[in-house]
Amino acid sequence: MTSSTFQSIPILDYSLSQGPQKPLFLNQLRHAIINVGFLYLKNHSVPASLVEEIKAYTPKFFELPQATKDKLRMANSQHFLGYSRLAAEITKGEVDQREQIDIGTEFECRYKEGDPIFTKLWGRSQWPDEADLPGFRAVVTEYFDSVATLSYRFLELLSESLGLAPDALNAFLRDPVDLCHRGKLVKYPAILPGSSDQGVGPHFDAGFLTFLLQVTDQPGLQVQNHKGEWIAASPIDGTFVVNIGKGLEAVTRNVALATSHRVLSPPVGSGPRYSIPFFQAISQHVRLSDYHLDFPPDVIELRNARGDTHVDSVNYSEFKTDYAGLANLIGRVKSHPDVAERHYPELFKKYYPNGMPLKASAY
Ligand SMILES: O=C(O)CCC(=O)C(=O)O
Ligand SMILES: [Fe+2]
Repeated sequence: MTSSTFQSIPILDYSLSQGPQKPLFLNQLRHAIINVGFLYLKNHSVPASLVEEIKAYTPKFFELPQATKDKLRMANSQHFLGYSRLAAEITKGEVDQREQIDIGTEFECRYKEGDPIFTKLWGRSQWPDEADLPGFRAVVTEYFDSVATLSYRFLELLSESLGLAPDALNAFLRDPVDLCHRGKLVKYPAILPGSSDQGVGPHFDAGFLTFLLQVTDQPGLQVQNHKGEWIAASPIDGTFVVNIGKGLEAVTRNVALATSHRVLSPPVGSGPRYSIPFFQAISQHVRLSDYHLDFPPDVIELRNARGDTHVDSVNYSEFKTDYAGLANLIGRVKSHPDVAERHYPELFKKYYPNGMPLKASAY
């Protein structure tokens, strides 16, 4: 079968989903979910003032003294939450030229001896002292909570667009005590002469839905179409870029498409690019293979008409058989070997049998 592919990322107007034009919105959403795996969302429910506030804090966080940021280093945290210096992270075996702080939504870790190891993954975030960056914690918390609320509503629209009941996917996020979403503030500095341009290498996101706020107007985010070509997803003011993660792809038996993407660093001599992704998680104790969603025949036909995709990315095949929590943890181990070595030595040995990769030793 010849597969069609996309050359641009569709723009959806969230306000249509609230009124008489909802059927049009659902049609556009269905196309984006099945054929692209990415979309821009405008007129969404997160207040513009809150977006402006978190945008303003983003460079301020990275301007903190290096020692202040290092106090929050991710290696302190068995939850993989905290600060990563430039070039501390690996994607597809190569070092990413980005600096970031990973922050989870409010969560108390209940792991105890004998529990599955993945239940250690979620817990409290590390925050800068209030005096170092007054108001940061409150704004970031409010922002991620607001995006989480939008993400729940959006998941219901997505279900409807695929011919399911609006609450058909809620079971995967059913238990608030088993759910910690993750977001991060990211800085991509301009390429240093002679250095790599890998802001973040080609990858899939792990969970259900990602909502990305592009803080600055530098291009750099690219999405891989079914032929393997890289399509720009440059910033559009007032929008989120929304994309599908491997968890949602697995549970929908490939109806919803997780699409590979990457970020190229800003060109030599330009300013940094900042972004804020929010990753909607799935309950850790869900095993996706335990569920079977019944899609109407027209949706299955659309999926089949899409044909094969040829992309270049690491994957999350563990979702097919294991608990969602384990698939998630393995993804984190692969990305942050220094954290894994300290807190998950067995998994570290499994995924890094030759020890710490030299390239990741910067931190
Ligand atoms: O910074 C971006 O634009 C994308 C980041 C991303 O894809 C990720 O962190 O998963
Ligand atoms: Fe991503």
